Amino acid sequence: MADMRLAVVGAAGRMGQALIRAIDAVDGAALAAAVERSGSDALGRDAGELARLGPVGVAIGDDAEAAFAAADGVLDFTAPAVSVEFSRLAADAGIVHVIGTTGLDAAQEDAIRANAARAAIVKSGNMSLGVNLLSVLVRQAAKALDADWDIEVVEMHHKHKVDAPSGTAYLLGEAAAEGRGVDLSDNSVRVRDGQTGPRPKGTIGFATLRGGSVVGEHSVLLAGEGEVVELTHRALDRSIFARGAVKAALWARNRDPGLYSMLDVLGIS
Ligand SMILES: NC(=O)C1=CN([C@@H]2O[C@H](COP(=O)(O)OP(=O)(O)OC[C@H]3O[C@@H](n4cnc5c(N)ncnc54)[C@H](OP(=O)(O)O)[C@@H]3O)[C@@H](O)[C@H]2O)C=CC1
Ligand SMILES: O=C(O)C1=N[C@H](C(=O)O)C[C@H](O)C1
Repeated sequence: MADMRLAVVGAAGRMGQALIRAIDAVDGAALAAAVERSGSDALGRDAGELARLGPVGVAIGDDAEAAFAAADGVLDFTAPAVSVEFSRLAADAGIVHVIGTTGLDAAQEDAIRANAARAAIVKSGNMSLGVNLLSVLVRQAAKALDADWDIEVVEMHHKHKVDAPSGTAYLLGEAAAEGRGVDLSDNSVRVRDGQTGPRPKGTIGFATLRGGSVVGEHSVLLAGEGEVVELTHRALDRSIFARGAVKAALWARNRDPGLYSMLDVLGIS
């Protein structure tokens, strides 16, 4: 089979550059186009040079429709409203859309779900193997322990991150809620400040740290009487997310339309 032609949107971003390097390193994938927003300083630059690979002969442009017409799939780590618009364009073009963008609100999630009726979309708050394995372990631990065990999700990211809690923190919170058989939205505490009162039993708490260049660290703490179980993942390099995204695109090629997760891609449950 011919290489899968992939377009990278947000090509000049932290993840965009990691995606360009990952496509170069993976057999069966080829960079077809690289897209940035209109007005970006990166327009016209060679995508490989920007990603510190050396020239690859693909110039960064701002015409997403033309890029999608020349691609079999798009890798998208940009911003919530941008990913919603790209999911419409990718569905119009009938190509695979891999979405790593986090921080979407409920209406934006619904819009993407609607577009998944027309094309295969793989979406996850974290594309790494390690975090997806962690989510399975968290679900198991939450299932095994009763609501006397308090569950807290703690995350730390670099100072440039614009959304909180992280997409991964939600993914892990959802896994804990599923294991416990409750709905996360009715049972989460996302912020604490001032006279909070005692911790409400059965809730899943979130705590956010931001600083420096931390790629991404997540811990789920299950705190019982006299003991704490702690499950942790540390991302040491963005290549783990980029490799996962390329793997997701290759997996989704020729799949029926639908909204898929990284657990589907990795075949772990
Ligand atoms: N699911 C996962 O595994 C992971 C998810 N993420 C998520 O990915 C997203 C991006 O993260 P990161 O790479 O660090 O962020 P960056 O800000 O470094 O990159 C985002 C890029 O998208 C560009 N962009 C903005 N608007 C458009 C547009 N209309 N068309 C094309 N490009 C556009 C930005 O350009 P400009 O700066 O000029 O606005 C920027 O270059 C975040 O939501 C983050 O949480 C990150 C890592 C892993
Ligand atoms: O913004 C980031 O950098 C990351 N975002 C994702 C998230 O919100 O969980 C994944 C990863 O932790 C890095």
